[in-house]
Amino acid sequence: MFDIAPVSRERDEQIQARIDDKTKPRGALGALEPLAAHLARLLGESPEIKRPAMLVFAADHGIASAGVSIAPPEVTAQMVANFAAGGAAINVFCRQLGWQLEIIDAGMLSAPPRDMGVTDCRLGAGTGPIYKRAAMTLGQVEHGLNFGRERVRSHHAKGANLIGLGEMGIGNTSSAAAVMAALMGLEAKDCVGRGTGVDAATLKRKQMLVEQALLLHLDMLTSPESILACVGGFEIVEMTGAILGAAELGIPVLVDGFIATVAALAAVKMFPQSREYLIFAHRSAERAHGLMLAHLEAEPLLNLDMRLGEGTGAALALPLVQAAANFYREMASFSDAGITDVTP
Ligand SMILES: Cc1cc2ncn([C@H]3O[C@H](COP(=O)(O)O)[C@@H](O)[C@H]3O)c2cc1C
Ligand SMILES: O=C(O)c1cccnc1
Repeated sequence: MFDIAPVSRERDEQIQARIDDKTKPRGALGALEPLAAHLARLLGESPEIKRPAMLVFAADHGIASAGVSIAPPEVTAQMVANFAAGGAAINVFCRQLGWQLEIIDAGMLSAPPRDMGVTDCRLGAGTGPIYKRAAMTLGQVEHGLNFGRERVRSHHAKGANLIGLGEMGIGNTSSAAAVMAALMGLEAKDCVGRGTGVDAATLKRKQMLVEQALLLHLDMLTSPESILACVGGFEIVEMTGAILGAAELGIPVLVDGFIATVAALAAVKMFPQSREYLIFAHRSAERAHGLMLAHLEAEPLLNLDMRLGEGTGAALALPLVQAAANFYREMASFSDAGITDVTP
């Protein structure tokens, strides 16, 4: 369904030679060097980040009514209104750093007012409670993958060549943990964490409910699509579609924290070649994020002890991605600058 080309490694030697010829000791720009090489592979010899687009997908979760978060389900819609008014952390960072921000309703309990400026990609009015029944149907999964892909295509058509992904959905660390457990063959207790910061008793209930969900759907947890249908969330599915859509177009995706990484993991399980289009922005304080990053062999750019979501970690990594592209494009080589070549 998605047509994703593997990234060509043909120019790797040339790319590395160009980086090594820059006026600095070899390797001295650390993690920015492989990042620059990655961007040159994806965006060509003159990589420049253009019209970066941050897509924040919002959805509600049936499991949220079971009290697995510090916040009640209605906070999803309230935060979406806050996004629309420009008052959330993601708004501040997007304004500061030059992201185009789009807020997408992937399936909140009720649709926001039309004049709020939220894009309608609704898959339903919140998912089913995963510990009692499936979150959604396979048809909804397919629909959601297409919605995500379409949002990315629309930004790409306007000139975007980098996508950032974020989410809002009270209860979504429970769904994300269930998806992670199923995709990685882990137990609930390895994947469930404190999310918004729940207390020990709530954490215990959250673990039990996720465990119950995994047991209930055990026979159906056989493919990424079926896992998403059984225990996923509408925003997780649409983020997965956005990643696959970006990979199809050959543009990189900056992945945010725990929930966005679950979507990335689902994308990679569906189409392993999509892995190469992912840039991991930060290491979330959500405990299980590290396990997933290790599984994906990802070394994120930032470690700020953040655990907010909304795309905030991805937003903050943009200047580093720009710096990598810019040094590759603009920095002088030893011969340009008339400096004695110090490469061994
Ligand atoms: C005011 C507020 C703003 C947020 N912005 C992102 N999240 C984050 O918290 C939620 C996931 O955590 P849990 O599974 O514990 O509910 C998601 O909405 C996520 O984006 C927020 C949560 C709250 C309360
Ligand atoms: O890392 C995240 O994305 C995260 C962690 C906790 C709560 N919300 C989001």
